[in-house]
Amino acid sequence: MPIKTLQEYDPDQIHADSDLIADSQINYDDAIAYWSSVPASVNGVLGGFGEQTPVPKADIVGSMTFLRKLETRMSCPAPYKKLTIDMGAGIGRITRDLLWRVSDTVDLLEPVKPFVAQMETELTQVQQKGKLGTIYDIGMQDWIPEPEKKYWLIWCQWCVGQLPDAELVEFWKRCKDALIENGVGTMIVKENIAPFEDIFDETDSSVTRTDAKFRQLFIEAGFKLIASDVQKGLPKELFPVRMYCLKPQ
Ligand SMILES: C[S@@+](CC[C@H](N)C(=O)[O-])C[C@H]1O[C@@H](n2cnc3c(N)ncnc32)[C@H](O)[C@@H]1O
Repeated sequence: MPIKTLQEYDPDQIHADSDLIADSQINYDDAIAYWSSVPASVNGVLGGFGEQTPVPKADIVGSMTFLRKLETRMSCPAPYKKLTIDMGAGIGRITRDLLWRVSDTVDLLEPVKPFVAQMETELTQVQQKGKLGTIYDIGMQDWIPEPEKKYWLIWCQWCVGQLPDAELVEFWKRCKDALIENGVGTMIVKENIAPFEDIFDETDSSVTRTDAKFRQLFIEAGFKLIASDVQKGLPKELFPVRMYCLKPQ
C-alpha cells in the first residue's frame, strides 16, 4: 500500500527480516508493474484512500496551510518565475488541486504511462490557464534537470520511498542544483513516517522511512531543514505524514 496503515505494521516480521536492509529490496520494475496495474484515478494513486475518504481533501488543505506559513521564506523576486515541478506526480492530483494555484508554470514527472495519459484529462483546466509545463515520463532516478531551467519549487510527495537511500540522495542533489539560487528555490517533501525503523513494502516495492532517516538524508544531499509539520486530519489507522520545507545549505 502506498499510503501505509498502522495495522499492516508487524514489528516481529520487520525484526525477522532485519538482516535485509529495507531499501536494498527495492526493485524499479516491480514498482512500475504495480503502479501500472492500479486504476489511473485518485483512489488508485492513493492506495484506496480516494475521494470517498477524508485523505485527498485533508492533504491539500494541510499543504496549503504549510505553504501559507512559509510565504515570506518563499517569495520570488523578479525576474524569477514561479516554476514548479511535481515529482512522482501520479495522475497530476497535486498539480490539479494545489500547485497550479501557487505557481506560474508546473512541470510534472511520472514514469507510469497510464498515469501520464490520464494527466491530459486531469490537467485540462491547468492547461487552459496556460500553466502546464513539460511532462517528463521518466523515473526520478533518470531525471537530469535541463541546465537552463531553474525551479522555484520542487514538490516530492508520496514517491521518494520508490528510491533506495543512495539513489535518493543523488536525486536530491540534482534537485538542489535545479533550484533558483540565493535561497529563492525551495524543495518540499511530504511523506509517510515509519515509527521505529525503515520498512520495506513489497506491494509497490518502496520503503517508508523514519523521521531520523529523512533528516540524515537531507543533510547528505546538502539541504537544510527550514520547517516541518505533521499533516492533520488523516484517519488514525494511517502512519503519520510529515511535511518538510528544505533549502540548499
Ligand atoms: C502514492 S503515488 C503518489 C502520486 C502523487 N504524488 C500524489 O500524491 O497524488 C506514488 C507515485 O510514484 C510513482 N513512482 C513510482 N516509481 C517512481 C520513480 N522511480 N520515480 C518517480 N515516480 C515514481 C508512481 O507511479 C505513483 O504515481
